[in-house]
Amino acid sequence: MDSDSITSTHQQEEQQLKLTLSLITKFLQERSSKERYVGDDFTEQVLDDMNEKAKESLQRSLKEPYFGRLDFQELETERVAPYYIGKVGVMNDDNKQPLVIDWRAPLSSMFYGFSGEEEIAFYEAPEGLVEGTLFLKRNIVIREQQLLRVVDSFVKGEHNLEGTDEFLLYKLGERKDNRLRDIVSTIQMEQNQIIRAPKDSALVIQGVAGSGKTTVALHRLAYLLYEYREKVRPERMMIFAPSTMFLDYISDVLPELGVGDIQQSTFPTWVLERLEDEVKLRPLSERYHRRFERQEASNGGALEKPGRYKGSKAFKYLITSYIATLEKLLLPDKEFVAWEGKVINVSTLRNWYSQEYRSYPLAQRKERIIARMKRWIEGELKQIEGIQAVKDYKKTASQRLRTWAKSWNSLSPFDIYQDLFQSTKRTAPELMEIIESIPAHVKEESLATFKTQLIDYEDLAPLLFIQFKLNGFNKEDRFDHVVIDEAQDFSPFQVDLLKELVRGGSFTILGDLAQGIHADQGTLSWKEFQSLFPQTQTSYFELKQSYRSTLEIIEFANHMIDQAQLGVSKAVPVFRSGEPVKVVGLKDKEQLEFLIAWVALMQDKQYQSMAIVTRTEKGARELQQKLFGLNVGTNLIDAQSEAYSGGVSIVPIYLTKGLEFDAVILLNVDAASYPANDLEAKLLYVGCTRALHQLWLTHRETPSSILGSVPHDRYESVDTQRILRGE
Ligand SMILES: Nc1ncnc2c1ncn2[C@@H]1O[C@H](COP(=O)(O)OP(=O)(O)OP(=O)(O)O)[C@@H](O)[C@H]1O
Repeated sequence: MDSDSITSTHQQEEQQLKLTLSLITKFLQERSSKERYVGDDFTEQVLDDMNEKAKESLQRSLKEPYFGRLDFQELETERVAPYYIGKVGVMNDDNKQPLVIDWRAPLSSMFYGFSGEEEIAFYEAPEGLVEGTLFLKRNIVIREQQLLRVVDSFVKGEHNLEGTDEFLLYKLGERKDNRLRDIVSTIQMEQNQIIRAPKDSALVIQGVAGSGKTTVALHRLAYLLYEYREKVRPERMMIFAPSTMFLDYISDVLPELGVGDIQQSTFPTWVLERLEDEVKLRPLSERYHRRFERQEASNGGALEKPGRYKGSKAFKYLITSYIATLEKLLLPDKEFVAWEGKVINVSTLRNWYSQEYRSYPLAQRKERIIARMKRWIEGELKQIEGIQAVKDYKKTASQRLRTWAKSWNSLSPFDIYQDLFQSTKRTAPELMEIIESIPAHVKEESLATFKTQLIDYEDLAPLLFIQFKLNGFNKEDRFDHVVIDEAQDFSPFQVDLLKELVRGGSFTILGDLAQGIHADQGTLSWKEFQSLFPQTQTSYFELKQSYRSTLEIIEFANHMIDQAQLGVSKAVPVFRSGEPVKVVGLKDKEQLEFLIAWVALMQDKQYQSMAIVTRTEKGARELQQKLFGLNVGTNLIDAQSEAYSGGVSIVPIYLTKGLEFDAVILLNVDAASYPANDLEAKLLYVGCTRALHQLWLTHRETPSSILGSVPHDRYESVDTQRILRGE
């Protein structure tokens, strides 16, 4: 395009924007001038509600009404019509035609799915396939009602337009504050496929670091709510995320997409709520300390840990058969004698238990039987004469009923769970057989933990499973859709348990095996999850392109996991080149001065979010104190953190997962802190891939051999003194 046509395109779009804004303002005024309805008429109430929602949408679209334009001519029609695409659809109240089309609408799918190579463009409308010719695909940047940029990514008849890439790079080059943002204007084709995949299937997505997994999952929720508005409700959708702080970090995206009320939790919080605080979970910081900071943590052996056994589907089967056996033994083999001559015999009780109340979960079955026995006693008492006699018989019967009820085994999930790991003289031989098949080391470690009145993360799913077996599900535990983020840390047991609660097996399960730093609990292969669903109801996607980091950072980070056998593709960077990765030899005594200079240097470059990454939480805490003493304010991220505030964060490496920062510095990447093994390699990979624009690593005398394996042309060695001098 020559400069004249660029100017005229810009002017045309400016005029269009002016027109759109004036229309939206007019519609908003008209709707706002309507009095709110306060009466009892249902139809009027619905109309009022619709008016309020329309006002809300108009208000939202006023700032940035659209971000894209498609010029499309439907087959067998004359007119090439321009369609403007925005985060919110806007109806022209005057002519009842769409003024702006919602990004989730069928027509908008061409904006994301049309590559430019197809002769015929099409989209799937509710009435059927609509085909035609696409003439123009345009990206439009509007901020606070001002037109900033117009980039054409496709113009029919022109070749080699690189507008899509140019626009994506422009978006990726932006500085990040403390929140994840929506990507509606630059959703890529492979991401679009996931977002718009049909509802009733379990999508399993392996995506490299920075491929947009979290972002895509959130957009998918917004899409499902739009496309299946009759079938799904936001409050019946759930996002499981790795931490409360991560939920805070992503908390702006759904409101930006106009979606509210979706449930969000971590798996432990959600389970503990359901167990009504019957048990106490080992504190996260202790768990992380054991896993990532004690020397033995790095020495392998993760695969033999109880967590892997307890997360397996085999363990779920074992519990199922334990409970089924328990069910047969649970009813006391005793008749009930209310008083002399008044007896409910064993066969009647057995009939109630195994036939009439068979469909009730165990604990409810017990309650029903006892309630029925009470009613029976009341009935029998009616045959007794004399007030005192009735009182005496009643007292005797109640006492005997209490004793009879006590002879049931405990129906507390935790009691049953503990019994699973130990047999006593009283344990029935049928149960003993099941208990014996559990590996001895699992029993030993579990009992040692339970002795301290705690449970571990891997005990959560089994405990909740037992709870469900005993008490059934509550209505509010049913979901229309569940998202599991960082799913590589989930076990097959966890997913299989959730499956029972999710209508139509509708899941979005996403993660990255290369970031699987919880090897003692998570999955090692996505097939483990897929095999939980019927073949026709699950699909697998791979996202290989990484959008977060520069080319240099991704190429460097990929070397970290060179040695690990992960069976997944490496990240492919978008061609966004930045500064080389920097490696700095740094003595302990220089560290504070260096970090102060580094922060100043990054601030000079206008970076908004920075992370100083330590190997341990203790290291992070001590460093924060020292910097504080030198008047350098930083935010500590530890296992308890609930909010992410941006700025300069100090964070142990294993807690950086899921987050991103403009600039990252990993401290002390030397042999002592990061010995050569898969866990350390994955930790370094996670740490490196958090950086958008700048990645720095420091080491003391001997760098970690994981770092040593990176070819020298992949990074720049930095002279410490230069940075200290502020150069
Ligand atoms: N299509 C896109 N357009 C613009 N930015 C994108 C796109 N896809 C992803 N991004 C950006 O890339 C970054 C990484 O996204 P996100 O955190 O969702 O990735 P992820 O795969 O969950 O990462 P990780 O596994 O490393 O935590 C975010 O800043 C996101 O906005």
